Amino acid sequence: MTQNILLLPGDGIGPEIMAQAVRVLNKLKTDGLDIQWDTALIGGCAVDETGNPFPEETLKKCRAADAVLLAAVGGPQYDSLPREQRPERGLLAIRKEMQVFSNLRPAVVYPELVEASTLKPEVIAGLDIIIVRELVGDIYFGEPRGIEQRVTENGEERVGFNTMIYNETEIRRIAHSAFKTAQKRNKKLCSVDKMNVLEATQLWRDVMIEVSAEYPDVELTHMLVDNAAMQLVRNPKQFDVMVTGNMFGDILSDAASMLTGSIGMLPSASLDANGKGLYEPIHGSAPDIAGKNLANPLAMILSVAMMLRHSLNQTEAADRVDNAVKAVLAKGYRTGDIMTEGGIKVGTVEMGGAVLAEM
Ligand SMILES: NC(=O)c1ccc[n+]([C@@H]2O[C@H](COP(=O)([O-])OP(=O)(O)OC[C@H]3O[C@@H](n4cnc5c(N)ncnc54)[C@H](O)[C@@H]3O)[C@@H](O)[C@H]2O)c1
Ligand SMILES: CC(C)[C@H](C(=O)O)[C@@H](O)C(=O)O
Ligand SMILES: [Mg+2]
Repeated sequence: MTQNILLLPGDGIGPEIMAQAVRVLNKLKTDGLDIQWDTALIGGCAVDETGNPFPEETLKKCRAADAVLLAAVGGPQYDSLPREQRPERGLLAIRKEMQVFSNLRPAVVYPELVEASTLKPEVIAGLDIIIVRELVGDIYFGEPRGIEQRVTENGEERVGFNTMIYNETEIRRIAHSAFKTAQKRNKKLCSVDKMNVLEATQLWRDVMIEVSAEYPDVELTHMLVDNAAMQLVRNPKQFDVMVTGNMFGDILSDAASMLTGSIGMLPSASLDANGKGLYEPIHGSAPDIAGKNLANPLAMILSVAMMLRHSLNQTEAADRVDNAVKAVLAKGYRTGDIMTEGGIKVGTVEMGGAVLAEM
């Protein structure tokens, strides 16, 4: 049966990198993969057209699709909009609507890019870790939230507030997802929290320990988030799978991306309880380089591979895409963000073409 993919190019470099992903999809389809795709609006471009960063029509198309591929949203031109119209709200809404609570963010160092990282080669060579980030809870969604005029001790002033909140069910389901991920790898899971200060994350730790009883083959350790940020830079190879909440996961995964050479290298899969997923690079719309053919499309293309693997059950096609990316890096093609000595400098379109040529 034909599998349906929904493409959401979004803003900034989004359409540029999505165009390269579409070339890859086209190649797979021409070679016999039974897929088709449709496109819809999300983020700033959706606000421009409809006033809503996640229009009803996009939601409908999401529900009809077998998998959703998203590039990036946001940009400075939207920063003064009311919060409910911000492009990022569209991203949060699609994640919540799809209930894709388990966000897998693998950080893998390709041998050819060891020199592209700002860290010492011996610290990062051979690195292969995965951050499992809870994606539809935490302070991102907690109520109450807002900015209010309040009478405070010093008189009336504005108060900004958000609520960090997790219930047991939410922690338990991401715990299972993380333990299962660890079982398929080196069976080491590090749960990251801030239980020394935050009650919400004390519950996180308690539930992680409870769930660990069901996975005796996995070694569970715990780390406070500030130490985890430091250890990721000091000695990242001590980790295999890390599991953490929405906000800590956001921050730690950007840090982890730089171990690989560039944020332009990190794909992600966000999965619901049934394996349906939303796939996106972890980076944003990169307004500083948008429209200049400078963006690295590899995180986007690797997200296509994750989609083929996790939601469409097309292991062979996924391997084909992953191997093409490896071959391109081995041949020395580099966008500016992953430049290494002797590398062949290419733009977004040329990098997409190089991947195609290897498929
Ligand atoms: N998933 C998403 O859609 C997503 C993720 C993060 C940020 N954002 C949004 O993107 C906008 C810009 O945010 P930001 O600047 O903090 O983060 P960003 O990830 O867009 O960019 C950070 C830096 O990394 C560079 N970079 C990012 N992706 C790159 C790529 N593929 N190739 C080469 N360089 C790349 C950028 O040029 C920039 O210097 C904001 O509106 C933010 O809300 C969206
Ligand atoms: C744009 C923003 C809402 C988003 C997040 O914080 O989840 C982004 O930073 C990410 O990492 O996907
Ligand atoms: Mg982020």
